[in-house]
Amino acid sequence: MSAPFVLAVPSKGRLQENAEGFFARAGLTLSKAGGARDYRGTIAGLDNVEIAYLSASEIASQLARGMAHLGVTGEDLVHENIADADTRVALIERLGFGYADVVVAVPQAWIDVRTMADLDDVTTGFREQHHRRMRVATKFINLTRAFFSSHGIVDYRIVESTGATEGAPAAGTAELIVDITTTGATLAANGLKILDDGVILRSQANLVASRDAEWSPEARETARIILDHIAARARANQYREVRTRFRQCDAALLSEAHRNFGVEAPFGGPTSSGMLTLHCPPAKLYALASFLRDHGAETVSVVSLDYVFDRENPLFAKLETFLRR
Ligand SMILES: Nc1ncnc2c1ncn2[C@@H]1O[C@H](COP(=O)(O)OP(=O)(O)OP(=O)(O)O)[C@@H](O)[C@H]1O
Ligand SMILES: O=P(O)(O)OC[C@H]1O[C@H](OP(=O)(O)OP(=O)(O)O)[C@H](O)[C@@H]1O
Ligand SMILES: [Mg+2]
Repeated sequence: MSAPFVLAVPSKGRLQENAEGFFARAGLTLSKAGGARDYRGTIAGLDNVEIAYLSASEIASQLARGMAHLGVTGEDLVHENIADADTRVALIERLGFGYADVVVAVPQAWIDVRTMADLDDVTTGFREQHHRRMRVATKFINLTRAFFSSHGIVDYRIVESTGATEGAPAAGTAELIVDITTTGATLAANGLKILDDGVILRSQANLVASRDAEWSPEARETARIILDHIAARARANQYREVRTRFRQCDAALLSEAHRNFGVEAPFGGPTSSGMLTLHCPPAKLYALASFLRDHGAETVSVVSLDYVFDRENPLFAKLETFLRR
């Protein structure tokens, strides 16, 4: 038997629950053979797939080393943990959860420090006055170095912090921090503020592919099937299905609906009896229903879609392009 296809899925932390829900909605049923404490799992119907349950940061490292083919992890961890991320891994799809910003935050009491340029000034002043460099507490060492250097800041030193980073300034172990924030509650509770141009990265969970995994023909076929499920679900989420009987509908009206509401006619214009099926972005449904009735439709019904399988699979196409580069 050929080596298994490895799909890495967060086993704990912020991304775990959402990742499970994401695969379930795509029609991929993940199960842990040995119960909740098992760190290996399977996907129903896909025999050669092994699920590796890992922490989000471990997933980034495994993808970098080619030990998983596909994985779910945060963009922040991809950029922090993978040198040369753009060539080692491909971000195949943003997943719409796990939103978090990596930010530079300083004590609110520093009223004159609002921007990275201000920070540059105070770090230099601090070094001259105290004969030591300002300390930045963070676990995002690589992101911090790159961002500070892009702002020409050199008079600082990193103090590695693996937890409760926001507490470092009050505890006196650092002057400022670089950390992740979603609601801002933890920063506020610790009397810290984000610099105006201090957002290093806006991150969310991504489906990530590894270049160095063993991409055998079987592995590619497995990826195609997994990505087909995910693409069908993603496409279904973007639209609602609108049905009406509407004999007078012609190409001009359809293209007006397309221009005004982003409507697609996946099965072409009306049938001989006038039945018409459209896909419409959720936000434009009422406008479309009004438009159709104004032009002669009597009744317009709307339903949610579970999957829309297209011949084209944009996610697999992205993977293939990346592996060819
Ligand atoms: N409010 C948030 N705080 C921290 N991370 C978040 C938040 N929202 C989303 N995330 C995402 O979740 C990722 C993993 O976060 P989390 O700290 O929950 O994982 P973990 O299981 O503790 O991993 P590790 O043990 O490697 O730290 C983050 O890197 C980020 O991409
Ligand atoms: O902006 P907020 O919404 O307040 O969220 C930010 C906080 O959440 C994360 O910690 P988490 O709770 O994941 O704990 P951890 O540090 O143990 O991972 C992160 O490290 C911040 O401390
Ligand atoms: Mg954590």
